[in-house]
Amino acid sequence: MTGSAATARVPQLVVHRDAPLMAQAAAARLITRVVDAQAARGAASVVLTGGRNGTALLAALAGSPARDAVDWSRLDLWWGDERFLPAGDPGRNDTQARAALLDRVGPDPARVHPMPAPGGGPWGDDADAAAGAYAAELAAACASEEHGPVPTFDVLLLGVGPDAHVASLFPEHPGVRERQRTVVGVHGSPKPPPTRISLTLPAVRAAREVWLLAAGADKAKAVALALSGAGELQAPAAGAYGRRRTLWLLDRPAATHLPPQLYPPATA
Ligand SMILES: O=C1O[C@H](COP(=O)(O)O)[C@@H](O)[C@H](O)[C@H]1O
Repeated sequence: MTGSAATARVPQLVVHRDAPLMAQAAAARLITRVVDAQAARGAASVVLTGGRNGTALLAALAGSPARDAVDWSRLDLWWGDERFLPAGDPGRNDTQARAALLDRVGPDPARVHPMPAPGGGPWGDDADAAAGAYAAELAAACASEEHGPVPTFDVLLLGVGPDAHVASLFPEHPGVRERQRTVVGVHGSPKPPPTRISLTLPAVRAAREVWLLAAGADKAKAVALALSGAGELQAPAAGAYGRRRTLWLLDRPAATHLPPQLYPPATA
């Protein structure tokens, strides 16, 4: 591993006063990052997450006057995981993202890549086959200069669950052990619904920047566990890092169990 790759794995922490401020600040940060990527490379790519914090970020972005700085027609949107529910189901992560943001900013539909829904293609109701179809879509989107099998996403967002899960990779579940495939079907998820689709940790680690979001006292133990040296089987969030940067965006309640040496001294 190169020195810069090792540095990128070291988590950077930002602790905000509360969850609403965290969502606003993360939205502002994401706008800047996307605008910079579009200026540098012509287009940007972001992987969205479901969950409370990810959806709050998207709602804050939709309400930001700076949202029009983004060229929404030059943004590729992917998902880190999905609940394997019918298209349009309110429990799906993409349905929630559309309601919070996408329906208000009009991205290029050809650049919006929702994960498959049951009955929506040749995979039928088979979540494993649907995961394979999404892996193929990701591979097809890799630019020639990339090594694949997934694009080098500019920013990959992950909500951290109270059990330290990220995407739909749950502690000690088969998905978190996957090293070959980029997308897996998840069966028997401890959090409903039981059937899901998820990027794997190797796919997550292809991103330039991985941002982990955790707000609320119910996340405090998970945050402390993941940032205190736990293994990724026990705390999948510990295995989520980017090629260039790994950023943890927290609110104060979520940071309360952090060891003092990790808690940044000057936070707002
Ligand atoms: O089910 C899921 O949960 C996690 C975390 O959600 P939260 O509401 O506890 O913040 C989320 O990141 C994931 O995308 C989603 O499918």
